[in-house]
Amino acid sequence: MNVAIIGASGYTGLELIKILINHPKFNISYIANSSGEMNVQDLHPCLKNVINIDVDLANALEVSKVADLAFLALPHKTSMAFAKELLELGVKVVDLSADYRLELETYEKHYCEHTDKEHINDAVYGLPEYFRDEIKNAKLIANPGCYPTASLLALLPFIDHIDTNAPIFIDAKSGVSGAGKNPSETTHYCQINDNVHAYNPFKHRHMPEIHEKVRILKGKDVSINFVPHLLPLTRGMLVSVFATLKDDIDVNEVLNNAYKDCEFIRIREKPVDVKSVAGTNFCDLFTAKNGKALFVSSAIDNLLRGASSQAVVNANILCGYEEYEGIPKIAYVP
Ligand SMILES: NC(=O)C1=CN([C@@H]2O[C@H](COP(=O)(O)OP(=O)(O)OC[C@H]3O[C@@H](n4cnc5c(N)ncnc54)[C@H](OP(=O)(O)O)[C@@H]3O)[C@@H](O)[C@H]2O)C=CC1
Ligand SMILES: CC(=O)N[C@@H](CCC(=O)OP(=O)(O)O)C(=O)O
Repeated sequence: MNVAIIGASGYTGLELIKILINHPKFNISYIANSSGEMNVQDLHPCLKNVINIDVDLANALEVSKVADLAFLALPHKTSMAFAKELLELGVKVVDLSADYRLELETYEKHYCEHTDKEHINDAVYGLPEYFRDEIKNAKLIANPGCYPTASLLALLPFIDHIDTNAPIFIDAKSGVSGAGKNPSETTHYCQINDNVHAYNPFKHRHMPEIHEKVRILKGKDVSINFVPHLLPLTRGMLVSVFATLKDDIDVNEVLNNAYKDCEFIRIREKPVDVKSVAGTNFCDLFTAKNGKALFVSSAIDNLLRGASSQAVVNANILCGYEEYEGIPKIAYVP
């Protein structure tokens, strides 16, 4: 199947190219950014002698002539303009931005006015472990945020066992590539190197995303207290969930039962780390309890399981291919 990548000059766009080059069923027929008129090897010198394809100025009509499915690795707001046009032209869309992840009211409260309201209800939230059946029949996938991916995979199995009158805390830490390729004051080397800090405590836009998906999947309106941090790492994400259990349960049994048939979840016996998942689509999970205090830890690669490899898994499911086809499993260790 011919596929397009729009936003190919960004960090997640590059990861999409790297995965799709080796994919047995998908063929990259179109790649684009906001300027075009160059070769992909000029855009990403690391791809010299690997792939030779022109980069176009993004144009939905041109995409529809050469591809059946498009990956949008674009900023929020820009994405919905392209998605709307592509869907009207009959092209299936896997969107890596937040534009179709949330219910309209929640989206407009935390982002901006939505300019493609007619397609919001067609979007399926692309967390395969929880929405696999819906993804199979979708034409528009809203790929989850990186923090919500790691947080939901850790939290959801325990929701029915958690005392929801007590606060749930999520302490999340991300590598700097999570902020995309454009540098800013917070991502400047001197600010990041040898340093660690929280940002947007209890105010980050991923907090409502986690809250909404827990409500939709588990029917519970729980209070999520989410605090992200930046780490001096290029890629990687570590999430720690702290909550209070209602009963004295076997926490490992809960986790193992929740994910027993899941190819890309690994339940570990020791606390998880980001290096063991770097370069892969795995989410590694670890849990422990102290009386009624619950700790669940998850590790993902923010650029892969948090974005591009999860997007390709979603495309695999949507196209009827095996979930694991072309998906990286070997971590960058050491
Ligand atoms: N980085 C991460 O870990 C994660 C990112 N995401 C989401 O994925 C999306 C992409 O993120 P990321 O790769 O980090 O972002 P980057 O900032 O690294 O890349 C953005 C890309 O969008 C392109 N672009 C911007 N405006 C336009 C336009 N008008 N027309 C065509 N192309 C345009 C840019 O092209 P140009 O070079 O020409 O400006 C660039 O290729 C975002 O929505 C982000 O929130 C989701 C989960 C994790
Ligand atoms: C480290 C860092 O800055 N991370 C980004 C989130 C990563 C991401 O891109 O998520 P979305 O897809 O929802 O935009 C942030 O905190 O906004």
